[in-house]
Amino acid sequence: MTILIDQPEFGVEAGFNKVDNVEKGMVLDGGFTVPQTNSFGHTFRDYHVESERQQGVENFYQTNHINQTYDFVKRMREDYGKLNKVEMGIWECCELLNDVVDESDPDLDEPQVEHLLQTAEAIRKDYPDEDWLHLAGLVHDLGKVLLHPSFGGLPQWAVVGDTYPVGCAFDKSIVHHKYFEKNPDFYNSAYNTKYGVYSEGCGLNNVMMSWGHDDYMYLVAKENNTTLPPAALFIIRYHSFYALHRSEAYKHLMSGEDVENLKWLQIFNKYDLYSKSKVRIDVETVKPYYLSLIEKYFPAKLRW
Ligand SMILES: O[C@H]1[C@H](O)[C@@H](O)[C@H](O)[C@@H](O)[C@H]1O
Ligand SMILES: [Fe+2]
Ligand SMILES: [Fe+2]
Repeated sequence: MTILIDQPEFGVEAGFNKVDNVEKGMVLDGGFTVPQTNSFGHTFRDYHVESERQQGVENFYQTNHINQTYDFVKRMREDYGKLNKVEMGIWECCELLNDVVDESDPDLDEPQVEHLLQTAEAIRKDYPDEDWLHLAGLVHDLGKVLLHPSFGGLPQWAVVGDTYPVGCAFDKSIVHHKYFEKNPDFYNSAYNTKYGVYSEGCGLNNVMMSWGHDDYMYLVAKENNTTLPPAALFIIRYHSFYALHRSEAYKHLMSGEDVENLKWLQIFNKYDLYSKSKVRIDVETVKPYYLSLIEKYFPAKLRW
């Protein structure tokens, strides 16, 4: 049974309210406002502007781009695909993210659990009837638990940041692309052409993505038999693939089904990105609603 709770006012202090939206941003259908600037006063996803986070984020992408190779991804998929690390429920995992801060993100330095709720609640404003999409918002970044010691305490470069295919050429639109020049795959002729090991329209399902929280959470959800629809699984798996959903690179690898799912991902992205703010959601107020969604779409305990 789904418990219905009135939605608490979201984002008023941050200028997310409709009254002053004309200068501050753009209101989408149901009332979620896209702000023009992030909480540091810069435009979202500006990886070059001088800010307190810029250098750390650039260092992050340098290490990420050097180390994400085809072989590395293969090994990680095999190891984490066993799902033999931990047994726990979805909400327990949300709580584990209380102390996790993402070093790749120029727009947010709040604990990740805030971001999960901010995303889900922003979606709920504009799509009140799509409960599966609210839940996709809540769980999309849970894979960041890979940073936790009980998951091997992976380094940030193997968990967060934008993702991209390995096994074919790294597209120029990928953030801080120049650091791929130190990735061994960059010089491997099997992996550095437009198609690499793939073929036209092969489908993203057959493409190896750089390893991180997206692919891991997709695996966890799928292998634990979630009843979330395919579009939700696609969102979880590819939400960090900005080269595709923002820059339209790698379209030649998509199948017809990917094209359909991409429409939902592009809707989702607005809320994932532009809900990042200093305004906190009151966890206790919204918790019963999300617990009821978790119960509807996931088993009580999952293998991670
Ligand atoms: O820095 C962010 C963060 O790690 C997000 O969780 C991820 O989805 C984005 O793609 C990335 O740019
Ligand atoms: Fe993410
Ligand atoms: Fe996110």
